[in-house]
Amino acid sequence: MKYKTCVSIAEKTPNKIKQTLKIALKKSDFVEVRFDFLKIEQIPESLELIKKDLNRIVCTLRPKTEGGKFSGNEKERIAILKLIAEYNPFLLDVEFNTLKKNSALTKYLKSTKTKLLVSWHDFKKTPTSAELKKKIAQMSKFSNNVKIVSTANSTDDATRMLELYSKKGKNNLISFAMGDMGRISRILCLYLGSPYTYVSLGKAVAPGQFSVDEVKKITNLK
Ligand SMILES: O=C1C[C@@](O)(C(=O)O)C[C@@H](O)[C@@H]1O
Repeated sequence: MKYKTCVSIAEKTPNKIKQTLKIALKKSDFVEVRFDFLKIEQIPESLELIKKDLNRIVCTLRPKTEGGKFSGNEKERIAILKLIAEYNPFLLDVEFNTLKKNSALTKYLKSTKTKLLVSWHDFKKTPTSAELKKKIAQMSKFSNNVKIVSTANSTDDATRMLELYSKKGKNNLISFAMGDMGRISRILCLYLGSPYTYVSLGKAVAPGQFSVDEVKKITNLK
């Protein structure tokens, strides 16, 4: 069994993205490009620069309300999400809250057959099991690719995120917890069926992220 990784890239210029992407693709199965770290006007150029690799790229344009850096307004963000969709990436990460609010976007992404990763994050805590299960049921109405990420304040929080794999049904579920207490779940999720785990090239993009080298060392243990 090969356990897969996805390196998160959060660069501030199109050329830096291209350079870092080259290194990341050599080390990792997939790469997540965080377009929200760029200025809006740099995004079209970045897409052109990396288009041949988009079949291994998860594209993310996270708004500030979900812990991201996107500086434009929501109308601009939706327009850029649609532009990214035109490139038909491996996955387009769109927040559950965005899809819920914006049925026109949801319809559009369905009509273009965009491969969606519906995501939800809690940067403070881990909800109860009942709340998490309800959330997944609602999220899976938008896509089979479901990512639910919480913040662990205890080992039990991390365990609750991992328990979700036993009821994942036909979903491709990515469920783990951020933070120091959640680190173990970033590894264990792979053994429970997560299609990949998010890693860095050395500098963590989110609390508790391991580097790609650290994760490879662990998953190569026999
Ligand atoms: O949703 C996630 C997971 C993540 O927050 C992490 O904790 O590794 C990193 C983000 O870039 C990505 O979009």
